[in-house]
Amino acid sequence: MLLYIVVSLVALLLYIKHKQLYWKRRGLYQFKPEYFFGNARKELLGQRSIFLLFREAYERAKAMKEKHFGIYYFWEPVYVPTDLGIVKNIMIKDFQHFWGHGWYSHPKDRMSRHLFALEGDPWRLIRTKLTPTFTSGKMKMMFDILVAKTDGLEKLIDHHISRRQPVDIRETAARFTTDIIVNCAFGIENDALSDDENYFRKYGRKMFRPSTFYMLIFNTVPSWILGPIGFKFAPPELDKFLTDTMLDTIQYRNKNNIHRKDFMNLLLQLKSGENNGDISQKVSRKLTEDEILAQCFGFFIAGYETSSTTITFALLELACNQNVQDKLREQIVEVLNQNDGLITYEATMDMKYLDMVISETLRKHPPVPNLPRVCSKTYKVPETEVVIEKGTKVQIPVWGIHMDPEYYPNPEIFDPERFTAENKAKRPDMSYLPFGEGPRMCIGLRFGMMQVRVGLISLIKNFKFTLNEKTSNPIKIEKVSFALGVDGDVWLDASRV
Ligand code: HEM
Repeated sequence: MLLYIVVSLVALLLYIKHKQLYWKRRGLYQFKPEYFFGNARKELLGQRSIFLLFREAYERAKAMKEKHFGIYYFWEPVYVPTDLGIVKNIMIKDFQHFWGHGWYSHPKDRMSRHLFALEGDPWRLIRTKLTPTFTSGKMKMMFDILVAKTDGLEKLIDHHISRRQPVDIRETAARFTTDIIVNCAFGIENDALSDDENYFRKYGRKMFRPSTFYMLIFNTVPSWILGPIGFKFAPPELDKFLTDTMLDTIQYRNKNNIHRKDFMNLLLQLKSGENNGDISQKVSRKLTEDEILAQCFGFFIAGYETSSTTITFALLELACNQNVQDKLREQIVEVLNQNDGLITYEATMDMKYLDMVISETLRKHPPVPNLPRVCSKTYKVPETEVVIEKGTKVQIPVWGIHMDPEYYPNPEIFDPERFTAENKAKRPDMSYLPFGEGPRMCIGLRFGMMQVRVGLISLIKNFKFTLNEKTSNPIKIEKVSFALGVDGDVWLDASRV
């Protein structure tokens, strides 16, 4: 018996050693893995952000002039390109080899069937159906819902000012985008901005600050194991709450023939097959109720944290760069003055400096710092001998690219001038990827930008922000999360201008 155990143990150790030489055997540079954990011990144990691992690995690989390299999660190989030509091939030209994100999704878990997690034909079908939901015409239609939420946002800041308290800007921005997404995706009037115990805010926090154990399982165990053992992407109580709420909303709208200007309405048209100009014509099959629920949930998780993180980092940078904040305020006021003081869709599109500030924020702090891909068809990397086998995970190191001095000199400096049309044209393709690229690019880009623009306009036109001493400077990065975030609260002092 003892002999059997010893032999099995040795066989296991040799097997792991063999697996951790996978990239070396394929002629790809690999960072020396730690036995068992591979290259991500601290990250898998929740002691450091996985995004920092990729950013630093990119910097080291670039310094060694490696076009690409390999790392390991335990003994699972992950391919990482640094060369922008390879990045472009993976994301656009050879997309048919890399069309999945490799996220957990299983038919037994309805809420895991949202667009970000789907692959293959189910992804293509839903993507084609949803695309017309995000045109600029549809964004204009929802614009007023966003502007209506700025009242609550301003009141909340005034509340802190009147009490001489600093503002936790991260929490404030999250409440603002939660209210918007819940309103547009679920068709529910939500008020996280004035309700400290708001249900959606509570669950949004929970979804985006998962436990280390949840993240470990999510990142390392494949869907075909997780689905059958009853793993759920959304906490069961949230799943039930959302399902009940959405079904009530759908029933109420159908019964009373209510058409609201939101995503829910557009998705219900896809369910009924109702022809609304550009919707429902391209793909003949109608969406099922479960598919609609999953997509609304998907918009919630993909849409609120990414946008609120962008608002948070933008305000943090503006607080640290008062000259940029003043210039931005001047432009916002100037455009609004030409528009009778009103925030309209057209006015927001005229604020060029605002877009430069947002672009620079997304460069320095991309909410999705690595773009995940999984190889769906074995692929030989052009002009190299390296072969990526079907099923291999790939990570595009966006944050590393965005902080690369070859493309962005003095990358730590916050400088919106990098995003003048002239300066943008000087940089190579794929050197700016906050929304991804290719057929899987963020479908909600316009909506996300619209939320960030409206939030920043309403705040900067009314308030001046400075850094409060409670905020750690430089900031620390959150250790366990789905999106790039600050570890702890971000405190700013606000005053009326
Ligand atoms: C500043 C805000 C946002 C940022 C930075 C952002 C970023 C991203 C990124 C990087 C991806 C992956 C792209 C790729 O793999 O190439 C993505 C996908 C996605 N985003 Fe966004 N996003 C934002 C806002 C939104 C909003 C507001 C929504 C919905 C209302 C949304 C819905 C989605 C969906 C559904 C996908 C999956 C697309 C697919 O797999 O086909 N996003 N986003």
